[in-house]
Amino acid sequence: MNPWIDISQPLDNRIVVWPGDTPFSYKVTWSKEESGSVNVGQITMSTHTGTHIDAPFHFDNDGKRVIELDVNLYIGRARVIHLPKPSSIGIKELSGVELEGVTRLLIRTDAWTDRSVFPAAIPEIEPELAYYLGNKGIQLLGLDLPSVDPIDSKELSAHHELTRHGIHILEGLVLDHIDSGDYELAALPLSLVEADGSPVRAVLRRV
Ligand SMILES: Nc1ccccc1C(=O)C[C@H](N)C(=O)O
Ligand SMILES: [Zn+2]
Ligand SMILES: [Zn+2]
Repeated sequence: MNPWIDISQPLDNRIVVWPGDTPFSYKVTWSKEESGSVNVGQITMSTHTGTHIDAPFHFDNDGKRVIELDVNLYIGRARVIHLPKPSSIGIKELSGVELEGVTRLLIRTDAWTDRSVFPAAIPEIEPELAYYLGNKGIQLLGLDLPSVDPIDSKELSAHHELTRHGIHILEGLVLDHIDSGDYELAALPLSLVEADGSPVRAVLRRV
């Protein structure tokens, strides 16, 4: 059996977050010396930190919360494709890609080269792609980018269009070391009842 490969960003106090969003922090709030038995920590973070999923409530007040999302979306067969540094990702870029039978698609763009700084600009997902991918049966789209829309977008057209076509969003993957091909994916969100997003531990194993 092939080993599982980690494709998640490490969560430490240096991780970069969306400009203006809550910085990540982990600290021991009750040390072994104080408690007499254990170290107990506390995490403060935005739900959109590092490798994470978006729930529709993130961009739609009436949209689903994390706990309402089907866990089956986030575990199972996935295809990884490599589209090196595209200026945008649309139907044209995916026209040569075989998607027969694929429900989870991960796109490696290599466009966020230095993860120690938040990118000023990223390739955008053209909203028309949502119809195309939805039609092919894609239910989960993952990217090695912090968003599926341009950083300065207020409309979040790709987020809305993907959701409208039944495609769920996985952002902030680390795919630098992953070849194109077919894998098993596990990237489960936490069972957050009210949340608009959730960090995930994303892993792949070659099939
Ligand atoms: N954290 C934020 C704070 C302010 C404005 C946007 C964001 C986002 O996270 C948007 C991004 N498209 C996302 O879904 O992860
Ligand atoms: Zn997000
Ligand atoms: Zn997003």
